[in-house]
Amino acid sequence: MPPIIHVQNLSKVYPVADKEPGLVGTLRHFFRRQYKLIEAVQQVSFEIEPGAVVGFLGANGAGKTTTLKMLTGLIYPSAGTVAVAGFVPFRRERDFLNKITLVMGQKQQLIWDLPALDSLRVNAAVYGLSDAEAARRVGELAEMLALGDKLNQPVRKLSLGERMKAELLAALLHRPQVLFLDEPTLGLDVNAQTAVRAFLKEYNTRYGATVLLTSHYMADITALCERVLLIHLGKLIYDGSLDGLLNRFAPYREVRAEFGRAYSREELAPYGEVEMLAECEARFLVERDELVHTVGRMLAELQVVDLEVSDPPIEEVIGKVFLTGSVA
Ligand SMILES: Nc1ncnc2c1ncn2[C@@H]1O[C@H](COP(=O)(O)OP(=O)(O)OP(=O)(O)O)[C@@H](O)[C@H]1O
Repeated sequence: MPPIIHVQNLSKVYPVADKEPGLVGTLRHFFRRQYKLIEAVQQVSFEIEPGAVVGFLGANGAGKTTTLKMLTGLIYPSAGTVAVAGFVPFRRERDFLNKITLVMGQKQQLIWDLPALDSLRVNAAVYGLSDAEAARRVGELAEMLALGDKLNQPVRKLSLGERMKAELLAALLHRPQVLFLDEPTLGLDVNAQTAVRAFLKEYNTRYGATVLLTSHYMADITALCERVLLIHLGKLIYDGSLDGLLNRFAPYREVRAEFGRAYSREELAPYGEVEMLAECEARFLVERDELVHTVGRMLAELQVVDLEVSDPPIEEVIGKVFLTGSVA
């Protein structure tokens, strides 16, 4: 199947005002404006197959949102080409808009004082859905999102998690084929994050939708994405499997253990790199390959009361990539 998203040598340069500090600088800037150019996205190329769920990772300011805006046609590229579902996004053709959606975790489209259902009626009209079809889709999505009767309440009375679910429903009412999601779980509690994740997975399976998603939560990425794109200072520096990224840049896992008695750093050192030790609690970094063996030894040789294994935070993994440099 041909790729549904095709990006080649995509670049975006923003001119930003360049003002010297102080009053003199302000005056000088007032009479003769100077601009410097920020290369927010530089020569980025990738393709995405229909139905794939791809994670888009990068530190703050790396260029993720700028790329998503170019893919959805909100801004023009400075150079390069983009095609999404066979369309050139910045032409914003009706048929293109019917095929895509953009959800930004920190922006909302639902009207605050009205029940979500009223806003959904407007969306249905914009996309030319009949009342019966709109009602069917709202019912189906509300069930998938376990929204119950929440759509009848003014949006301001909903919890953050419920609001995000209602936002997703609104963004998906026209049944887009390509979903661009910018931090869809931002600020949600763990339960709501899990629910949104499960929903996205279900939506992807049920409709074969393609998803490109940014998130700072590692759990979103591990639950949903087999492939990740990593962008750093505007450049794409990794495109491959999540496992590949983690094995390469985080070949260790974090083990948190609580003990029945206090151990010294020296006593714990043979089990891994001790990151933190406080009274009867410790955090270790353990090589991935050694994990099962090491945890087995800890349980056998130490007085373990509680034990938890987790992946290191994604920011840490990405941070390591930056230190290591380009890996394309
Ligand atoms: N409208 C704009 N005008 C000027 N510079 C901008 C504009 N939008 C973004 N930038 C700059 O472009 C760079 C990339 O920003 P972008 O928002 O794409 O990053 P991001 O990866 O989405 O970051 P975050 O995770 O913080 O949302 C940053 O240096 C940012 O300051």
